This record gives sequence, structure tokens and C-alpha cells, in this order.
Amino acid sequence: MSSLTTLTMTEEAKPNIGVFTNPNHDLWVADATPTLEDVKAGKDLAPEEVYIAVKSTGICGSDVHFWHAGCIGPTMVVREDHILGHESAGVILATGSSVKTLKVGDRVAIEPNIPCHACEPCLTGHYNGCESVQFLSTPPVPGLLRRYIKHPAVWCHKIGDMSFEQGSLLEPLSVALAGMDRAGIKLGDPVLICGAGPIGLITLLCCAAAGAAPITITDIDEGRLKFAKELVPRVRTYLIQRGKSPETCADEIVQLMGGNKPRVAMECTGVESSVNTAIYSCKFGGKVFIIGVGKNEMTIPFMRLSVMEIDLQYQYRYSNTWPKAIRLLQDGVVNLDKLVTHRFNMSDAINAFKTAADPKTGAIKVQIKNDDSLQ
Ligand SMILES: NC(=O)c1ccc[n+]([C@@H]2O[C@H](COP(=O)([O-])OP(=O)(O)OC[C@H]3O[C@@H](n4cnc5c(N)ncnc54)[C@H](O)[C@@H]3O)[C@@H](O)[C@H]2O)c1
Ligand SMILES: OC[C@H](O)C(O)[C@@H](O)CO
Repeated sequence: MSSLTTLTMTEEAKPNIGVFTNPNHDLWVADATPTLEDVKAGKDLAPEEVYIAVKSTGICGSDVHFWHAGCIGPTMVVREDHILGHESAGVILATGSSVKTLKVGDRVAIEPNIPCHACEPCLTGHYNGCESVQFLSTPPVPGLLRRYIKHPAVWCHKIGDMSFEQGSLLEPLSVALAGMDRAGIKLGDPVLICGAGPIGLITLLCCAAAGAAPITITDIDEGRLKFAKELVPRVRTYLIQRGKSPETCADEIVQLMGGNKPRVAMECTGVESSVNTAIYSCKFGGKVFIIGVGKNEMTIPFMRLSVMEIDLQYQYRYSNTWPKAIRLLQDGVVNLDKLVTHRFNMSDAINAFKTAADPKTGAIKVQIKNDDSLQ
């Protein structure tokens, strides 16, 4: 049996809506499932599932990309009406009969994946490699930009009294933490971060917390570099200028780092020239760790990697990072408060997306709130 409190539903009793895109690059807000009636009735709730009132959702660059480009790489393609969003937190409205870990009213962050729990990557703990994962907001799986969703309880993480906004930022923090873990960044490592978007900035906060020194961050946008400096005053910033070769940029970055070549370059743009700048910057035996996603094929300086014994390593989403991410926020080791620059109501989602997509707005992380919970 599922359970539901009247109190929560009175507060939440609005019909379900979602933020959609389609192959024509339209963006609109319309009715979505599950319906309010189904949620109220606890209908179709499997024993291991919960209904959640989504309170706050961050817009990710990939949401904008699905809207503007209709795809990410050759496999993630918008082929029909599609709901966006995968950075969310909310409140439990109902629990399925076998759910023991969550109760109605619990505040949770939603890990937006449903792996199969049966394939080799799942069985060896690397569920980000699940061969049949349903990743919410990657087509054709509908995303979280809705008022209500149904999700397996096991992929909901209790956030205590953390704000819903902070809860939703656990998703990009998870991306950065997966990178930190596998890149093996240590106290005193000289580190280069390429790209000062949300992922680069959160990686910067993690590198600073891990004691990397010196740290340099690059971007083509001066505003984003200024933001990075306000976030972590000790970071050195390097503006990538059009027409400068990756070799020249790399030389200037190493000079800026006092002659210290980075042991690790965290690549957070997915842009070919930036990947190459990272490769030319690194020390002998260093590592270029690539979080950014980009073109299907790229030209990279193969022999530079070879003669410098530089490892090239990649990241795909995350696994097992959320409990760690929650601890880091709760203990103040990483503070993401400043990242949210703009807030919109769900009914105003179109303007939220326009703001997130326009570099002139200075937006870093745009949040979409449910109408009754604008803070
Ligand atoms: N691997 C994963 O699992 C994973 C998860 C989340 C995001 N991503 C990817 O990580 C990347 C960063 O995400 P984001 O949300 O911060 O994106 P974003 O687009 O907001 O940030 C990218 C930043 O890179 C800057 N940039 C562009 N070209 C550059 C260049 N040549 N040199 C230096 N900086 C340059 C942009 O100005 C921007 O500030 C994206 O490619 C995103 O798709 C990957
Ligand atoms: O953080 C998760 C990423 O944004 C997704 O993998 C996205 O790039 C495609 O769904």
C-alpha cells in the first residue's frame, strides 16, 4: 500500500506540467504525467517506487543542447516530444509498499538514473556504464522538469535540511566528484581546469578543497573567469584568445603557474582546441582528464601524449558519488551557494531556458522552481 499525507497534497495540489522540447527545437510547458489524480491515488506505484513533488531543478548545458541541437553525439537524439531536466530535488509524497528507507515528507535529491542492476558494469559497481540505463532527460527517457515524478526509492537521497537548490546541485557536483576521484588529484598538485562553466567551476571548488596548488582555470569568456576568481580567490585565470595556438596557450598557462606544469588538466569544455591546450600544458607523466563532451571525432597531438607519457582519461556521468556529495555540502567542505545566479517559476520555464542559453545574461546555474516554492 502507498501512503499520502493530505497536508503535502494541499500544498502541492496543482496539475502536473512539464518542460518539453521536440525535433523541431520547440520549447514549451504543457500537461505531463503522472497526473495529479494518479499521484493522489498512489496509482501505478510499484512496491519499490515513490512519488515525489519536484521543488527545484537546475538547467544543464545538455538540456539547452537537446533543445537547440536536438542531440548530443550520435546516440542521444530527440525523436519525439521530450521532457528535459535531470538536476532536481523535492519532497516524497507517497511510498510504495516495500520502501523502508524513505517516508512521506522526506526531502530528497533525485539521482536521475535507473540502471538495470544485472549487467556486468552494474554488478561491478560501475552503474554509470549500465548497458540499458534509463537516464532521465536523455531521449527517449522523460526528464525531471515536472511537478511530480515517480522514481525508484533507491535512487533518492535524503538531504535533511539542505535547500532544494543545493540538493539539485548534487548532480553536477557528482560529475565533478567522479572526475576528482578517477583523476586522483592530491594536496599540492598543480592543476589546470579548462572551462569555467558550472562543471569547471564546481571542479575548481573541489580542487581547491583537495588542496591542489597552484590552480589555473581557462575560458574564452572574461565574465566566467571573473566569476571563478570571486569563487576561489587563489585561482589563476587565463583567457583563451581566438587565433592563439594550443601550444602558445599552454606555454602561457605554464608561465602563469610559475613554471609549474600541471600534473592534471581537468578538461571541462569538450572543445578540440581546449583538449589540445590541456595536452600541451601537462608535465611528463601527467594526465588530461576529460569531462567535457564534444565532436564525435577529434584530432589530438598523439606523439606529444606518447613522448610525454601523458594519460588521457575520460568520464561518463558518475556512480556512487551522491552520499559523498551530500557529506561535502553538509560539512561545508564545498560551498555551491554562489553558483545559482537566476531563478524562475516552472510556468516561466521558457524564459529560464533563454536566460541559461544566452551568455550575455551572465547566468551560471539557472534554477526552475515549482510555482508555490519560489524562494
Ligand atoms: N562526462 C560527463 O558525464 C558530463 C556530465 C556533465 C557535463 N558534461 C560536459 O561537460 C562540459 C561542461 O559542462 P558545463 O555545464 O560547465 O558547460 P558550459 O557550456 O556551461 O561550460 C563550458 C565553458 O567552456 C568555455 N569554453 C568554450 N570553448 C573554450 C575553449 N576553447 N577554451 C576554454 N574554455 C572554453 C565556455 O565559455 C563555457 O564557459 C560540457 O561539454 C558538458 O556537456 C559531461
Ligand atoms: O550529468 C549528466 C550529463 O549531463 C548527461 O550525461 C548528459 O550529458 C546527457 O544526458
